[in-house]
Amino acid sequence: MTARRLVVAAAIVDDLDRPARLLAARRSRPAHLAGRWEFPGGKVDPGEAPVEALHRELREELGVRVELGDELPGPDDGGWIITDRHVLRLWFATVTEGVPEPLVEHDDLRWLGRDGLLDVDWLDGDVRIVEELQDVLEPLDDAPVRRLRRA
Ligand SMILES: Nc1nc2c([nH]c(=O)n2[C@H]2C[C@H](O)[C@@H](COP(=O)(O)OP(=O)(O)OP(=O)(O)O)O2)c(=O)[nH]1
Repeated sequence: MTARRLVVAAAIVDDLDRPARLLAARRSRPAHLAGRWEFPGGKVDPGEAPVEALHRELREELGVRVELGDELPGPDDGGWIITDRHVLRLWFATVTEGVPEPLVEHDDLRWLGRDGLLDVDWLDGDVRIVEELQDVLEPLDDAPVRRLRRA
């Protein structure tokens, strides 16, 4: 059996320490994935380190530079099987330069709070990951209050 191809992606959040919002991206291609939502990222090229590939994909797809946080380990040898041909590794990230735009591969981006995480039509393989993220995100109501207190 051929090994699954490694895909790297980012759970881009508003704040790595106290994440309350997650950035979801809607695919514009290929046709059978168009309209479905995913974590921005892509395939690791031969000879490329996974984290290097992730930074490249986020620059190309969204036009941003990011700081990476922890990886969200999955149940499949540390990754997440997302299709019969792909396994995903996912890192938390926050934008350090630029404003995310759907430059290629996507035609819409949306910041989702914990309660709205499942409001978009995620790719099938992503649903169980998003369900796990529901436990990680803080309720939206608390986030602005904390920011005011810190100011
Ligand atoms: N990027 C990404 N791909 C996902 C996710 N969930 C999921 O099932 N996939 C699938 C869709 C694709 O079949 C595959 C990743 O391919 P891709 O098209 O994003 O890779 P890429 O940017 O390197 O594109 P290409 O060079 O092959 O055109 O994994 C996800 O959350 N993010």
